[in-house]
Formats: sequence, C-alpha cells, structure tokens
Amino acid sequence: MAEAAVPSAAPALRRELEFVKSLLKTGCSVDEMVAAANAAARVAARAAAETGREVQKGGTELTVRGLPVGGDWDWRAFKRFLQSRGLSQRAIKFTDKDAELDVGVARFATVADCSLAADLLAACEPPEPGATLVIERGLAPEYAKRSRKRAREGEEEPQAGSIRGAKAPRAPDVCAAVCPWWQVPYPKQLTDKHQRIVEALNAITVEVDRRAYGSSKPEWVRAAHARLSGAAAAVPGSASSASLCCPLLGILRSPAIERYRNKSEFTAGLDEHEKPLVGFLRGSFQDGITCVGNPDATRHTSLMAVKLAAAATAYIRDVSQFAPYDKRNQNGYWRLVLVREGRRKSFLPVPVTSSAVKAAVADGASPPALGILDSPTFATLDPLTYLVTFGERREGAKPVAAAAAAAAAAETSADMGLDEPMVEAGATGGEGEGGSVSSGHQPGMDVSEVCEVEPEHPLPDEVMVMLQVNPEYPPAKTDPNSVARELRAMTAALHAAATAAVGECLLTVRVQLHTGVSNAAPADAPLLTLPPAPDPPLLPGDATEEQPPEPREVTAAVEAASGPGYIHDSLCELRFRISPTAFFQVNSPATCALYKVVGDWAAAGPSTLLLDICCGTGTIGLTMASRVAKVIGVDSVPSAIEDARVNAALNGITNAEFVAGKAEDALPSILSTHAGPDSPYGPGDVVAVADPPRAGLHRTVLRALLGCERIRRLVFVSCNPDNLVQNIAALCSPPYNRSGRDRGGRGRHGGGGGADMNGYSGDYTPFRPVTALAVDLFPHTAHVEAVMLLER
Ligand SMILES: C[S@@+](CC[C@H](N)C(=O)[O-])C[C@H]1O[C@@H](n2cnc3c(N)ncnc32)[C@H](O)[C@@H]1O
Repeated sequence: MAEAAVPSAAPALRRELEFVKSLLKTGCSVDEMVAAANAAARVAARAAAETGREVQKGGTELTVRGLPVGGDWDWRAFKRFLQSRGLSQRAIKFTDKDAELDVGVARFATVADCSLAADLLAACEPPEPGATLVIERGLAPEYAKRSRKRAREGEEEPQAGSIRGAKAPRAPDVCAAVCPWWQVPYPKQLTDKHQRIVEALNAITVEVDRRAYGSSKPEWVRAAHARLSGAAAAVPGSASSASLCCPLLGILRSPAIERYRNKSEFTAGLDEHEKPLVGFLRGSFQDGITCVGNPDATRHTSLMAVKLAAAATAYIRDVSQFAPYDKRNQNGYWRLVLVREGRRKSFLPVPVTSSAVKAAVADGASPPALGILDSPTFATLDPLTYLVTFGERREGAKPVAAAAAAAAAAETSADMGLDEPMVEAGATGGEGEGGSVSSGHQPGMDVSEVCEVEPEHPLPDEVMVMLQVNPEYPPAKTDPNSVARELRAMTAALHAAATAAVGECLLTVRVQLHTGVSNAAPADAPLLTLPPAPDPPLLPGDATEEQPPEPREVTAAVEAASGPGYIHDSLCELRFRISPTAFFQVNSPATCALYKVVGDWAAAGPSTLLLDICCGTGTIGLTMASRVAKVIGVDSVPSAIEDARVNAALNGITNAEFVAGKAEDALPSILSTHAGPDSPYGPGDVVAVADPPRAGLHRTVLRALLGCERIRRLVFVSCNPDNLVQNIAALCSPPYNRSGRDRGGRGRHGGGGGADMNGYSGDYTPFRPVTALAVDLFPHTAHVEAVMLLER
C-alpha cells in the first residue's frame, strides 16, 4: 500500500514505515496502521525533497544579488565590500563579479565562514542605497560555467594509490572519507543526529514489545502504543516520535566544531601521485583504496596535528631512507603517526546564537564577543547551555498528551536536580510527545538559532606522538643502526614542528611495533622508547658521507622527546594521565558537558557505590568521586586501568578502585563482593554507569546488572545507536517466564519459543527507560552519542 509511495531517498523514514508495519502485528487496528503508514509516506516525501535542498545549501559558495553595476565594481570591489562587513582575508577564498552584472559570487574557506557571510550580509546595509541584497547559497548560473570548467579540469587527476592490477577505483576526497558531513550546515547535522536517536528510541519500544508477552508487557510499551494510535489518527507524520520509549530532551551541540579533536590517527602511505604522505586514508582497503589524503582541510583535525603530519610527510619524502608502508605489497616501514594533545587548563566555548550575530550586525556592531570559559567550574556547569531543541518541527502538531508531557518534564527535571523543567518545549516524544507545553523559559536553544561561529581554541601544552612502524621491513630488520637513525631524525623533525607551533611544548614520542596488514594493532603490541643514537664512528675520519655522526640538534630533540610516554589533559576540573593506547574521549569540551549530564542523572549521594563500567582512564567515575561513598571502575585495557589508578592519586581521590579485565569476567564477582546481600550498600545505593565500546555490553554484563537488585538506577552512554537498542531492550524486557506463554495462540515468536527473546530467566525487575539525550561528540561525521537514564 503506502510502501510504493516512499521515495528511495528516505531510508530513515522507510525504517519508520517498517516500524509501523511491525505494529500491525500488535493489536492496533489495521485502519490506524494504514493511516500511520500513509502519514509516514508523506513525511518521507517531504524529507527527501528537503534533503535535496539542504545538500545544495551546504557548500562554501555564496551568490549575492543587488550589487552596484558599472565603474570599478568588479571582483576586487566585491571582495573589499565583503571585508568591510567583517569577513577576514583568510575566510574569503575567491570572488568573481563582472562590473556590468549586479551579481557576484564568493567562495569561502569553510562552510562555517560561508554561513557567517550569509548571516552578516543578510543583516547589513547594501553598498548602494535603496538596493536590496539577495543572498543565495551556491554559485549563480552566470558564473557556474566557469566553476564547472575548473571542476572538469580537476577530475582529470590521475587516481593512483589503488590496488595494482585492478581497475583503479576513484578514491573519495579526504574530507568525504573522514568528515563526510563537513559541508552540511551544523544545524542540519544536529537535526539528523537527533532523528537518528528518535529512531533508536522508537526501535527500543518495538524490540521490548517483541520480547514481552501480553500480560508482562511493560506499562510504558502499552502507553507508547496508545500514543501511537492517537497520534496517527490526529497528526499525520507524528508517528515518528509518538512511540519513543521515553522523552528525548534534544541534542547537546558540541561546544567546539572546528578542529576539535585532541587525537588524530594518521596513516603514513602514498598519495594519488604515489608520493609519501602522512594523512588520512581516502577510503577503505576493502574497496581497493590505499591512497592517503592531506589532512589540512579536514574540519575536525587540530592545527597541531596538521603541522605534525606535515613535518612527518616532509621527513619521509625528503630525508628518510625508509619507505612508508604499502598495504598492497605489505612492505615499507612507516605505518601510523598517532598524535594526542593535552592542555593544562580545560576550555569551553560558549555558543552565540544566530539572532545575536544578526542583531549585532544590524546595529552596526561587530559580531558579539565569542565567549570561552577558561578552566570552567564543573559543579556549576550548565549542560543546558549546549542543549538544542526542535520546537519548530512540531508546528501545527496538536498536543497529544500535554498534561503527561508536563508531568514527565517535572519528573525528569527533578531527577536531574534541575530547577527548570527540562522537557518544557523542546523534548520530543515519549510521555510528552506532541505537547507544545511552552510557557516562559525554554531551556537550550532552538535548532534555528544554532550558529557555527566560535572562538579560537587554546593551543595544547603537551603532545604525544606514537610512531607505528613495521619491524619486518627488510632494511630495518638487517640494520638496527639505520632504525635508530631514522626514528631519532623523525623525532627531531616532529619536535621542531611542535616547538615552532606552540613555543614551549612538551612532546613525548613512543614507537609501536606492528606487523599485521591493517594498522589496527592489538593492545599489547610492543611499545618502545626511542632507541639510543648509533655508536659514533671510532675516529673522526671514519664518518662517511652515508653515516655522518648524529647532528647535535637531533640528540637534543630526542632527549627532550624521550619524556614520560604519556600526556596529561584537563577535564571537568581534574587532571588525567593518558597513555598512548588508553581510551580518552576525543572532544574534550563536549565530553565535559556529557559527563555533567551523566553525573546529574546518576543522582548519586554520599551513600552511593558507583560502578563505572568500561571506565577507560577512570574519567566518569573520578568526576563523580567527591559525591559518592566509593567508585569501582572496570576496563579491559590494562594501560587504561594503570592510568585510572594514577589519575585517582593525581587528583587526591582515595575512594576509587579500578579493576583491569573484561567487564563480562569481572563484573559478576565485583557485584557479589560489593553489592550482595551482606554489602553495606542498601537497595538503590548502587548506581551503575556503562559507557561501552561500539559493540555494546556483553550479555553476561547485562545479566549481572539485571540480577543485582541493589542497582535501581543505570546511566547508559552509547556511541552506537544500533547496539543501544539491543542493550536497552535487554535491560528493559521482562524475564522469561514459562507460565507467561499466554499468547492466545498467536505464536509470533516462532512456535512457542515465546517470551524468552531476552534470553534471561530468573526473577528480576526490568529497568524502565526514563529519559534520553543525544550528544554530538563528533561534528562533521555521522556518529552520535546517546545518554539514557534507566530506573526500576
Ligand atoms: C567508549 S570507551 C569509554 C571509556 C570511558 N568511559 C570514557 O568516557 O573515557 C569504551 C571503553 O570500553 C573499554 N572496553 C572495551 N571492551 C571492554 C570489555 N569487554 N570490558 C570492559 N571494558 C571494555 C575500552 O577499553 C574503552 O576504554
């Protein structure tokens, strides 16, 4: 029926339709479901059209109409005009304007610069009194031909760096490969990520419904069904959020969106001309692509990392006797250059709204001062500063359960320890879907106010480089002296670049040996300090041209870079030691906001035992340690656990204990020791925070959490919406109960396999999803983080 009407360009909404279809099996009437499916199809068609428009809007080019004609009003005058309106020389890459046309075009360095230009020009006086400036994204047709010609010329580039013998696949541009959303306006990125979490929360409802028998079906699942059928009848298209498993408060924007990463993993390889380059892979080996691209245009890579990659490239190209590793023949020495950065003081950019920018410009002022919190106070940090909501998307939507929304808002706010109801107007779905419960203050900002302007970030104080090399490279295998010379000279090149970038900078270098085909090394791959200088020639005359004695500056640089082999970063008013292979979140400002939410939702107190499952270097547990009785963290990477123990000591924290091991091995015994019947922690005193890797939590961990009745509150952080669905559904589904096979013969779980879709038997109370929040830790990529609070 409605399926045929769904355009293929809307896979997300296709999933929505699948969801609606799955509910056909649940008990809603067929008419209701058909109405919902038709509504979904209409939304899909609209979304597809909008997506097409947005892609067009997302570039770095701008057309301005209404400019003066004649005289010397050519491209130079147009450029001067842009500069006079506050756009910097750096931001304007190119302008074009024929003096006899009233239209000019400009290309900007980044999408953010282009958005700023559009905002500034929309609010400024035109150069000719009485004229009206019309601003359009993209190139005017009058000029597009010239631009297309240039693009055609660019396409003739040879495409090397692909697997020999096969037809050369075209490697995508480096930005498309590593930050594929770099041209998508930031508000649109947030909208899409928020939608991704909407879909995940819908899918949790469906999954729990699928796993539970009629009488054991949780109340919140029944409520979602009721909302869904109500919404489908009342509001076309509202099915997309009516069946969320809990309210979604919005998405926390990243405080920093340009060059925000504190860690960059560069591949040493060959560029499209087969020249050595340290940068990002432009595709995957499976697709036949091995070619590396220059990282300097990628929006998320830090300036320090770009400079170190350039220094490593220059060294390998111009000086090194060793080749970069080539996966095609598995030969070569240099494989990876991993750069990590730390700062003595943390920082948090404070976002400005697009209307503030416009108002300031309309008043003739320069854009509002860009705030940056230097060493922000964690306890008083308000994560709502970064909350983005989507109020306008419900325009025309009738309240479905306004009273329930208000109640949910109040409940959620109380849970978070907030004075203001957080779900007021911005939250989507769950109990509160459809309710325009707006009154007074709306927390966070509407997505239409999201602006990409941000201040410069402070430079790092410490830098760590891990050079991954191939010890099987024949020239390296046979000549340890040349290995020492190469590693030391490379270190000197990196040291010079780091020092030139930031003056006094603590650079520390380590060498990782790895022989596998892919650069992903196991956690226990040998990690070495820099080798000593090769023995000097016995007599001064012994030094040949090929083997001169080591220059003094190399010796000095290596001595300086032989430091501790880890760095420190500041986060949430604490200091963290980070080893080369330990996990640490890559976007420190956004992580700070995320951890504040996690801490608030955990609502831990002086009698709480806090379990930090998958704790990395101990970050989440340590940021909460001062509020709780005890922290126990567990992580599978031993170096991360060593860091966590050091980090506790570094911050004077004495109530934290860290266990090295897989959570599935360690957690059951941690729980029986610390949270069993004889433990000093009463029911509800044990709070768990889980922040698993992309694969999610192991089922043994899920079982252990379900089986520990003292855990009544669980904060789940996920970087993979698909696994979030599976893990949360498992935690929120009722136990298997043979006597509950009262399906009335429907047998929809496959021949009476029945309710044990969860696979967990025993007597436990499932958790209930209470509230959720999306968090953008990775601007310009499709990745999105979600936080969920579960209770029972
Ligand atoms: C997404 S990170 C979160 C780390 C930490 N919570 C943070 O915010 O920095 C996931 C962590 O899970 C750890 N990990 C992966 N598999 C694990 C397992 N089976 N058991 C315990 N920890 C695991 C990784 O080493 C990594 O530190």
